[in-house]
Amino acid sequence: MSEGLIALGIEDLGLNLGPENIADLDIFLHEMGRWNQVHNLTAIEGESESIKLHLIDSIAVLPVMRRFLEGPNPLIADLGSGGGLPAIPIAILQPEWRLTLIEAVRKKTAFLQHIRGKLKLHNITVLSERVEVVAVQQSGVFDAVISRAFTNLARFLELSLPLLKPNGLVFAMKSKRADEEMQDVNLSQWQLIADIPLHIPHTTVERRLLVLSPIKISPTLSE
Ligand SMILES: C[S@@+](CC[C@H](N)C(=O)[O-])C[C@H]1O[C@@H](n2cnc3c(N)ncnc32)[C@H](O)[C@@H]1O
Repeated sequence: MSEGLIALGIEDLGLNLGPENIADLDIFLHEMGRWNQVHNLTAIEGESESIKLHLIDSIAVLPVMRRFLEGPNPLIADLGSGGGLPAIPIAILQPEWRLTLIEAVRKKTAFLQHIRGKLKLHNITVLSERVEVVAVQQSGVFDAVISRAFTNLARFLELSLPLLKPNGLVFAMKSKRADEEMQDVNLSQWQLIADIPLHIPHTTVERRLLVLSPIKISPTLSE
């Protein structure tokens, strides 16, 4: 299957992938296809080409994340991980980053735990919880939050805020509807740091990665 990923242009993303990386991504795809048949894990339908494109979509964000994340071992939450996109491919390619996958549906987290064991991904933690619950339990601990196909931008930001450290970053994977969704964002609370078009090899799909950060509210002098 590696030839398939290579043919789809995975090497054009400029990530310098080694053969072990591609082999692990292949295992992930293979297991997702296998579990999907039995457990109906994702809405991604049978065609393996389409599953591969979803994977490439997920790792196209990496060069931007590398540019913005400081520190050697950032802690990143993936909200509504589903079958593991984008967190699993990111965890495979960035073993020094720590990822927490938050997913409410148990059969999906069972799959994520299976992948964790199969690929020995010691840098991921899988939480079978609603994001709203984790936000209370793990408030202010994450360097960054990411999601793909989770919810609209304003709701994603609302759910991310309690999870983030004060200087934390939100990476929002969006398509051309991003401008529309930005109109609902409270710009007194959030700063748009970057809006970066992503190139998905051999496709014309439009993808953008928005990078946002909460605006610090400075303490006001008491009157
Ligand atoms: C459309 S799927 C996207 C899955 C994956 N991110 C992807 O790109 O393939 C959205 C996922 O978010 C999960 N989800 C929705 N609301 C949630 C919440 N409040 N807390 C945790 N998971 C949630 C759903 O169970 C579902 O698996």
